[in-house]
Amino acid sequence: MSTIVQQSWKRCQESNLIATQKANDQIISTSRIKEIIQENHPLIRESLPLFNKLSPFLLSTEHIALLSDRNGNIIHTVGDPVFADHAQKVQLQIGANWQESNKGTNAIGTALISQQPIQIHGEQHYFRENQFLTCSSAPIFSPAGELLGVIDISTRKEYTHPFALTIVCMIAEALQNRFLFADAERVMAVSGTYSGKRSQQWLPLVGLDRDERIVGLNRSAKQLLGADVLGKELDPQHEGHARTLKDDRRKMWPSAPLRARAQTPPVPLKPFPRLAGSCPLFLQAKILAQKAAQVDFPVMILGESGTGKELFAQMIHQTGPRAQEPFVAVNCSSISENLIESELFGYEGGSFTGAHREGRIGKFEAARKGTIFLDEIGDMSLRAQAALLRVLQEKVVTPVGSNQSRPVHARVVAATHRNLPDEIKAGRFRADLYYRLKGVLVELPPLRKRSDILELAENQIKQIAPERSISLTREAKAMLTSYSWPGNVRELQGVLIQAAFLTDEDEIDCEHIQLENLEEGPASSEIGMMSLRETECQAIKKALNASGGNVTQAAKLLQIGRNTLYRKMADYRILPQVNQEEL
Ligand SMILES: Nc1ncnc2c1ncn2[C@@H]1O[C@H](COP(=O)(O)OP(=O)(O)OP(=O)(O)O)[C@@H](O)[C@H]1O
Repeated sequence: MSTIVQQSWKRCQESNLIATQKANDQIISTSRIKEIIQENHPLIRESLPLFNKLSPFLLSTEHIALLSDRNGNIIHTVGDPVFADHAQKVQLQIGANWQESNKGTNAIGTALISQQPIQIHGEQHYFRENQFLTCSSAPIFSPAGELLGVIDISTRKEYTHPFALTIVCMIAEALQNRFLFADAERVMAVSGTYSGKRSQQWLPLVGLDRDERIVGLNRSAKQLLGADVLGKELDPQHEGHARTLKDDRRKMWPSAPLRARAQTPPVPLKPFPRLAGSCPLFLQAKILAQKAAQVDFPVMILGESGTGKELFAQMIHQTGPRAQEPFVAVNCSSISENLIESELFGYEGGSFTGAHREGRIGKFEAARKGTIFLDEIGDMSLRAQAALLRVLQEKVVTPVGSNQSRPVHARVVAATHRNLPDEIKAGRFRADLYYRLKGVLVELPPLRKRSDILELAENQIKQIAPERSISLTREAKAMLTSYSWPGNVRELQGVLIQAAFLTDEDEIDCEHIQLENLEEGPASSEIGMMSLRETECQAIKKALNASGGNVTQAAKLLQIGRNTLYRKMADYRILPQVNQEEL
C-alpha cells in the first residue's frame, strides 16, 4: 500500500469508521444540489466540453467518469449505463458525497485530502462494499492553485484501464488551461530550463492581469517558475522567450505604463460573434446599431442587464470604420469615485499614493482612434459625470497630476440598464451629459418580450455543445418560453449550460432546466409547469412501487431508458425502494 493510502486508512480508523459496515449513504437534497451546481458554475462550464468528448469512449466499457466539487459532492457523471447501475448501489452518483469521512479511503476523497492524483484499487478501499471498484482521481486546481474539485474515472476492479489515471490527470490539466484562457487578460507560453521534473505534456502557460502581474499558471509553468511568482511580474528572462497566445488588452484596459504604450503591438480582435435572433423588436435595434456603426455620433444603448448591450457595442465598433483601432470597455459602476479620473484620463508618475512610478495612460487615450464603451453609465457619480462631460465638450483629457491636455479621438458608446430620464428627474444624472451621450438611442428588448427565445436557446445549445446534437423536448420549450427571464440572455446561457451538463442524452427536458423564479414567470402557473415535474415525480414513485424497487422494470413501465430513469431519480431525490419518500 502506498503511504497516501496507509495514511488514509489511519485517518479512517481514527475517525472510528468500521470497514465492514455500510458507508454513510446520505444523498444531498435537490435544492442543495442546485445550490452546489450554481456555486460551481465555472467548474461545470469548463468541464462540460471535456466530459462531452469523453462520454462516447466510456460507453460499453463499464467505466464512468465523475466530477466532484471541492467538498466531495458528485455533481456530474457520464459513462456506461451498465456500470452506472452497479455504481449506483454504492452511491457513485450525483448528490452523493465521497469525502473520506463519509466513504473511507476512496479515490475522490483521498485525492481531495492528499491533493494528488491517486488510483484506489479494489481492497485499498476502506469500506468492504467499495472493494469491487477501481477508481482513478485527479484534483482540479485553478490557475491560482486553488483546489476546485476532482475528476474521477471508476470501474469494476477487473476492468481497470491501464491509462485511467493518466487520463484523469490530463483532463485536470486541460481544465486548468481552460480556466487560464477563460480568466486571464493575457496568456503567454513561456520556455526556459526546468529546474525540477520536466512535464512533457503541456506548454508552460502563464496568465497575466491588466497590470502585467501573474494571476495564474499551469502545472508545467509552476515547475518552471515556482509557485511564488503569483502576483509578481514575469521575469524579463522568461518574458524574452515568451509567446503571447491570448491578449485581451485591447478589448479591456491596456494598462501598460506610458513608456511602454508605443511598444504594444496591435492585436487582432476576435471575430465578431453572431448576434442571434429574429424577433422584430431585436432586429429593429440591430439595424439601428448597424447604421450607427457607419457614422460617428455617440450611441446610447439601453437595456436590462444581460440583454446584450456590450455585444452591441462591440458590433458597432467592429462593423464600423474604427474596427482596426482598440475597443476599450469601462464598467463605470465598478470604478471607485476617487479613482475615476485617473482611470479615465490617466495620471503622471507619483501623482498619488499607490500610483505607478511611470504613470498610466487613461482609458480614453488607450482607445486611441477606436471606441470607448462606457458601460453602466447610469451608475456614475455626479463628480465623475462632471469630469466626463468636460472631456466630451472639450475633446481633451488632462491626466491627474499633469497640466498638459491631450486630444481625445475615441468614439463614445455608452450603455445603462437604468431609466436615465427618471435618474435625471431624481437629480442623480446630469441632463446635459445625457443629451451629449444620447446621439443614437438603441433600445434592446428584454428576453421575456422577445418572440425568438427558442431560436436563441437552440443557437446557444449549439455553441455550448457543438459536438452533440442536443434538442429541446416540447415540455422544455414550453418551460423556456413561459419563464420571465429576469437575467435575460445571460441567464438563458447559464440555464442551458447547466441543462446540457445535466443531460447526457440528446435531449434537454424540464428536469434539466433549473430556473430561479419559476413561480414568477407570467404563464408558468397557467400552463402548470411545476405540476408537470410533480406528476413525473409521482409517476416514477408509482412505477418503482409497482416494480418492487426494480429500476429496470420501472423504466419499462414508464417507457423510458433505465439510465434516464436513474437521472430523473437523482434529480427528484427518489431512492429505488418501495414506499420511498423524497429526501
Ligand atoms: N443576440 C444575442 N446572440 C447571442 N448571444 C447573445 C445575444 N445577446 C446577448 N448574448 C450573450 O449574452 C451575454 C450577455 O450579453 P452582454 O454582456 O452583452 O449583456 P449586457 O446587457 O452588456 O449585460 P450587463 O448589463 O450585465 O453588462 C453574453 O454572453 C452575450 O454573448
